[in-house]
Amino acid sequence: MSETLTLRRPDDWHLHLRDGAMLKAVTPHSADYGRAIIMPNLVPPVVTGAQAAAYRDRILAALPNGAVLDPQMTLYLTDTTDPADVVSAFRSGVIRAVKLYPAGATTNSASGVTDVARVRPVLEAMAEAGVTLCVHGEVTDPSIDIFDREAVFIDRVLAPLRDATPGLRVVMEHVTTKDGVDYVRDGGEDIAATITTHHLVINRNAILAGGIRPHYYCLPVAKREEHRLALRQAATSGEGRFFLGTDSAPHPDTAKLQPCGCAGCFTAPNTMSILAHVFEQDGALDRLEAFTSLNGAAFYRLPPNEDRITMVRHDDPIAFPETIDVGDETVTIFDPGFPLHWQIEAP
Ligand SMILES: NC(=O)N[C@@H](CC(=O)O)C(=O)O
Ligand SMILES: [Zn+2]
Ligand SMILES: [Zn+2]
Repeated sequence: MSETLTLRRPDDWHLHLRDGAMLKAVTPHSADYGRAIIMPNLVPPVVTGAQAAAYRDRILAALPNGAVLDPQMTLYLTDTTDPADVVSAFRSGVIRAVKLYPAGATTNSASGVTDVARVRPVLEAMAEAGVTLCVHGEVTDPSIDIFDREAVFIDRVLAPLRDATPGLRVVMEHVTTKDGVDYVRDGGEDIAATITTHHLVINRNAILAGGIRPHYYCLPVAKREEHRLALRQAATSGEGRFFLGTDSAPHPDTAKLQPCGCAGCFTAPNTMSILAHVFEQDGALDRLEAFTSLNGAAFYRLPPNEDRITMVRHDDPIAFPETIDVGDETVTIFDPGFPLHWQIEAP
């Protein structure tokens, strides 16, 4: 008999679904999650409550019949965000969180915050109303080495921001360093971190293994092996401050395979299979549920999903396609570099 694992339905606390044809193609791959925090970095970005509500309707329309996904919307913080709009969108249930992108830090972040001082009134209103701030934690100073930008962000931006705004709840998105893990672990009740699928699997060498591997390029860029191991330890520890945010970030292959290719790994289709493998390897299958289905909900002060999924371990590796089609384009699915045996059992 095959081994099985039953766990509460997972949530994805950091997901890019894009818009238009891409939205239609990728959304079904996240349809079996209970909830997902939907990133607002569209072009143009989702900056008002009304835009978030309209985007949520487009997502719901892209879900297949029988899907359970309940999209949790976010607003893209800009220098001119209106605190009253944020609070009213939160209180009316339109949004779950607000996303801070330092201007220029990552894909579609040109309208991001240029100086935290400019958004101080919004942050204060958020702390007061209990709205979570999700943060892309990298400085954009070109003189800081790209591999140090997360650690420097903590010192220069995140710690002062939190000191100046007591009570603000913050999620350090896609944490990639031991420095980030340590900061979150010691940071008190109001901070947590998402960890992606791919950062548990690759270190920075994977991007340059025998040649340049654009599909392993994402931001924050993968770091040294010691950092990957710190992330593995945090994710598999069961500690409540760490939870799954896939950061599944689809781009057409034509945009990835360029002299200046864009950042992002598309992990929605095979994340649960990869995570089961990773947790099994680390002897932590009994803590997978905490990472995927309990800790994030608890941080967001939501009940965990009531229903369950079952994963089955097949003796023979299961096959995933290399790509999915999006109109005339393809999007490459993240290749973990090892065979996958765990699969979500069809309901
Ligand atoms: N992670 C990435 O490499 N890319 C994300 C943006 C982000 O989450 O920083 C994207 O939108 O493509
Ligand atoms: Zn980001
Ligand atoms: Zn992201």
